[in-house]
Amino acid sequence: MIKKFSETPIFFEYKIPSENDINWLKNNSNAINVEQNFRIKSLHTYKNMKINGTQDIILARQAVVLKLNEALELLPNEYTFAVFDAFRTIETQFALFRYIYNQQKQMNPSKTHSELYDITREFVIHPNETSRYAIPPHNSGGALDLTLKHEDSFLDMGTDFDAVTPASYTNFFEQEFNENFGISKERWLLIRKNRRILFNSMKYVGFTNFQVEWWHFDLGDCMWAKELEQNWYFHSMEKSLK
Ligand SMILES: C[C@@H](N)C(=O)N[C@H](C)C(=O)O
Ligand SMILES: [Zn+2]
Repeated sequence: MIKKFSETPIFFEYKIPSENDINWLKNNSNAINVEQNFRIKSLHTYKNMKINGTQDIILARQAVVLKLNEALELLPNEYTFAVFDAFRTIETQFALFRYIYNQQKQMNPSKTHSELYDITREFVIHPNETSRYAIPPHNSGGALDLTLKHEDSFLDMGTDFDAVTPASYTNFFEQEFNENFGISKERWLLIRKNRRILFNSMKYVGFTNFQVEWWHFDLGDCMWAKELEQNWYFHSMEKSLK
């Protein structure tokens, strides 16, 4: 499978879930720890960054974790998933929006509030913008931010997690090699291959990807539904945790 995944370009076209798939999602909606398997590790990224409202355990819907395990089983044993983040409280979602807005403000001091807001909103969902997403995907427990490791090394995905740049667009390295980007052709093709492995393994088991972030995947939430033009099923998971 890994050869097939690495050779298949990134296409944002997905199989529409069947009624059975939907019933299965609904029947596996309880909150569980993503670390159900020694091949899935939480990085606790936002807790380490001291973003407000983070939790000690990285949770997600059971369906998400089961599908993540399925994706992993399609890959050789030396591959593991490193999860940056999954379920997120609304407090963290607000804090993250503020964090990235402030980071962009520092990097672009001449930009107006509205320009900075638009840059930020491309990469982070504002919890008050319910006309875009009724429930922020991570708050529903249906979203995952993750990358792949091979043995002890992170695969080269071309950008850092949460890098606010077009190079984070999932299919950025599908375009022809461009030497003005400042990396070798060899590295360009390696990044392309690594992103394909992550994207195609997740897509194969039913996840959709947020097209501007190579690391973000959804199942059963508003973002998944928008991508598939279907209904969404996972409401806020926060209420059920209180
Ligand atoms: C901030 C980034 N890691 C992320 O999760 N972005 C998506 C779009 C979100 O905010 O839900
Ligand atoms: Zn995300």
